[in-house]
Amino acid sequence: MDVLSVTSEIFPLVKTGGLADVAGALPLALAAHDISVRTLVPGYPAVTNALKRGRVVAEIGDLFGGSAKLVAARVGGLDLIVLDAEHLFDRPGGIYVDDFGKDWTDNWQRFAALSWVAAELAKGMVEGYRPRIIHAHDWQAAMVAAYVAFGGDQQTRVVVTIHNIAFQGQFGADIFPHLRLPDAAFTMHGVEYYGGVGFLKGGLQCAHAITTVSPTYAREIRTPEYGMGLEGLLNQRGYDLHGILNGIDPVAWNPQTDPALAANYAAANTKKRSVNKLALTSRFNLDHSEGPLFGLVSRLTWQKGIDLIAANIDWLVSLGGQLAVLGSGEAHLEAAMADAAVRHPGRVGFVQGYDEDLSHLMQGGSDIMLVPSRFEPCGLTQLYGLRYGAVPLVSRVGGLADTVIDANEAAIEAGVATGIQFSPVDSQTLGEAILRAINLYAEPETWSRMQRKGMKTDVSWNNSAGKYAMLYQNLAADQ
Ligand SMILES: Nc1ncnc2c1ncn2[C@@H]1O[C@H](COP(=O)(O)OP(=O)(O)O[C@H]2O[C@H](CO)[C@@H](O)[C@H](O)[C@H]2O)[C@@H](O)[C@H]1O
Repeated sequence: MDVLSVTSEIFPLVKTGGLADVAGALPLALAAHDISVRTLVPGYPAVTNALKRGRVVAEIGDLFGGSAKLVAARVGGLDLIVLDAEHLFDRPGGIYVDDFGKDWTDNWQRFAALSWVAAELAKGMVEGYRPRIIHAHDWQAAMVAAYVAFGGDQQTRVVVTIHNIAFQGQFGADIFPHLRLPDAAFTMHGVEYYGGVGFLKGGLQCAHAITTVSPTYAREIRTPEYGMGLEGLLNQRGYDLHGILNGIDPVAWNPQTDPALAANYAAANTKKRSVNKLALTSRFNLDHSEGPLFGLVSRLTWQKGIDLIAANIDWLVSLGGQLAVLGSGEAHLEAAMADAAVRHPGRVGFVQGYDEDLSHLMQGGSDIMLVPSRFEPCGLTQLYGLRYGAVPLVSRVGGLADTVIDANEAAIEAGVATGIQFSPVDSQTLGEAILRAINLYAEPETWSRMQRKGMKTDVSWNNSAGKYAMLYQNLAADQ
């Protein structure tokens, strides 16, 4: 079965977060289920520069204000269709924001164009290729469902996946006439949202199936607390909403072979992790210490609960812990981390920025991976933590609740604990969890049992890829 995946980022070519990891790993996992995936992705410089042998498969005279080409290429086992449109994607700066961190003002046009092209592919824009299932990721691709519903091929079935409902792609009504949609689409049954245009809203309204990236988040987003205004729509569409847990790329994230580590290891020889810890402490200018090293690899935002960590740093250090932080994001949170590093030399280190290799070393060398998110659709850093023996300390929300087994007394006794969970998500409860983690770390046998249990947890795509395959098959059977 042919599936067209549509995404605004994909590992290893272009990544700002977890969406790229999923978009890059899922097609490879689906191959084992006889699903052949091609991925439509924007031709940002990082993408077009990586193409060695591309083949132009279609030319588009006017794509929202300029000409464009579709280039088919194979990169790292992924079949790509690159939307090469200079006026939309060939520019320096970030993929969503300019050098000052401001959203590109034509984002609506860039991602409407991406979505429109996907719907045209399903209508046969490229000879010999006609995907019946389109899998659209997040608001940047969600409008595919609207383009299919209002003027697309009616045999096409569209799945929209919500990776984070906080990002909705909302624009003014003035863009509507430029979207190439009929007037009928500007209603509550289409893309209209509180008088403007909602890309994610339109996608969720028109999709044949909706997925999100964990069962708990699928339940949470049906409530006002987590639904960010879309809970009513999601409740109406509850029957078509599925929570399918993310997996991880088992090749890119394997402590036995990972080239970014100072020492490779398996569950049977976790002692070698100390070599990575040493490399990490030296990179972060931290002292040698017998206490646990907490690691944080994250966007520094309110969602990720970074302010709760900031409020607990003095406490963590007073208990004998150390902290290494890799991330960038909101200015006041970056400042809080930089300030903590100055106040606690040798105990707290902060590397501001984005560094893929260092993020791997953090997983291989930290004792504890901190993920105290206020909401977390799935979360990948705790999955990497499990695989690498960096015991996750997580808030009990979304995918974090679904993937970590809390080390309460009964779970320790039964030998099933894989991490530490806390709830409610506030700084005092996080402080208590930090104390609990430090006390557990002081019991080497319990700790190493928990570490090994985590490393043996199945965090692969095996199970979840099968669920996506079944969803596609059910939708295809329904045509
Ligand atoms: N400074 C840095 N340097 C290097 N690497 C860094 C980094 N900061 C973050 N990363 C990496 O970016 C990714 C983050 O993925 P997450 O899934 O944890 O969150 P994100 O909010 O981006 O994803 C959203 O989509 C994913 C995918 O569905 C959901 O799991 C998640 O809950 C949802 O919020 C990880 O691969 C992490 O290692």
